[in-house]
Amino acid sequence: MAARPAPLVLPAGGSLRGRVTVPGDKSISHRSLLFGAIAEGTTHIEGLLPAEDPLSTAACLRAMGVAVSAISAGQPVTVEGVGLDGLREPADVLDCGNSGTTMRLMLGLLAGREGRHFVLNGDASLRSRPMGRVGDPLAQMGAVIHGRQGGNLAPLAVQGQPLHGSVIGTPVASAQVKSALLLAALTAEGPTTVIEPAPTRDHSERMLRAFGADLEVGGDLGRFITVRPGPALRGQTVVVPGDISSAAFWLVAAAITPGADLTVENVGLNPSRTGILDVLAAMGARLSVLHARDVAGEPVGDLRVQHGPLRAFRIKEAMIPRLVDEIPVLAVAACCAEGVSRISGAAELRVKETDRLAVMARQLTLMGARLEEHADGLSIEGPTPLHGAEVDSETDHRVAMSLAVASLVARGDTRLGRPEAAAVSYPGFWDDLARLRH
Ligand SMILES: O=C(O)C1=C[C@@H](OP(=O)(O)O)[C@@H](O)[C@H](O)C1
Ligand SMILES: C=C(OP(=O)(O)O)C(=O)O
Repeated sequence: MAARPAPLVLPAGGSLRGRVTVPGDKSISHRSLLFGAIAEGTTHIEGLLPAEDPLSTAACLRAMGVAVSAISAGQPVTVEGVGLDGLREPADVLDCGNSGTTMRLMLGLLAGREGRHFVLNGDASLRSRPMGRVGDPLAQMGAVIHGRQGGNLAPLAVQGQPLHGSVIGTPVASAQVKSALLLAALTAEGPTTVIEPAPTRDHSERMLRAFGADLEVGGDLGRFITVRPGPALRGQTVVVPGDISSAAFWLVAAAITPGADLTVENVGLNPSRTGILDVLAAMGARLSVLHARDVAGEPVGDLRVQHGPLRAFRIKEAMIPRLVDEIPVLAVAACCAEGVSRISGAAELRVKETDRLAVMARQLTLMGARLEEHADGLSIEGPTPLHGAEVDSETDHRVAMSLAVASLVARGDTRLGRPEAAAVSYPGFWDDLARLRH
């Protein structure tokens, strides 16, 4: 058996200063590739995230005959659309890697491709994540999807079928489930209405509209979305803003590290994603939004954060969709805040790349954190001095980067196993960390 690579040593001490531009938003990157693929004409994407997850989406699309240009940092990407029904049956399994968004949105995209057969697979983490939340509502539209555990676990086989429109209440507040249904609805017979139990990120709705889909958003906080099939999508120019979920590591790092002063540039500030800013404000963090502007249908701004005293926070279920991926790094922030921070209604974190409640509890405890794990959240006591330890990402990108943030305030060096997981969403993270440390 190959020896595991040596852990990354994260030295204690120092502070953070300067400016950083985080890579493109992962959610918007996936969607720009997918919608570009089924549009007519060419889609030009600026700022696409050149990380493992969007690369998985691009590879799946190429395997179905879509020409996607090479993806590398700083280079615009073009997608030659094949039209709403132009995807070819792939000759091999579609590999979704570590990406839940890829697999769930692909299910919606492929379920209605009549007469074509698709098999979707992924890595060990993805093969353990629930897919029935997409497959069950799609079955209501006529989809046929088979897999382990009654179609809940990949590998999944999709036998393309004619789909019919339906009114569907999604079983969980999930933008991935919603987006899969909207994709399926584009080629279904008759209109489809998707009703969410709580509002989730709305990048699909914004982008589908821009591509020319017939889409109506209504109800309290935009929770009802109706798609009428018919109009062809038209290739667009998409400008992808920086990912607030990647910016979150710098925001927390600067808020907790003595002497820190960081500006994160060009961050997407879609209100369905900015829960982390509300929590940092409630903690009393020194945070300001600069140059707020609109870029290609999404709000964008620069964020400046300086170190200062922090208070404990409370996060309840209703807030979770607006900061679902930021909970691991907020758990680190809680260790540095005065009082007991409580996170509840967050059971969704148990079905991410890892069980993020259990993994963060386990790893932060190794660094001296005082916390309790609950079925649906965490209670974390602060301020608690953290100390360096031998920790592990457990293969989860957000855990890797959150532990790196914790190492900044730890006494003594931290040794992090499997740091390479960061490349799933933020390939330049370790270089940016080295550059910003002083
Ligand atoms: O739609 C998306 O792009 C995403 C939605 C969220 O997942 P859920 O839909 O499972 O909440 C989020 O955690 C994930 O990182 C990306
Ligand atoms: C949960 C995440 O992504 P996905 O579901 O696409 O794997 C994430 O990026 O934190």
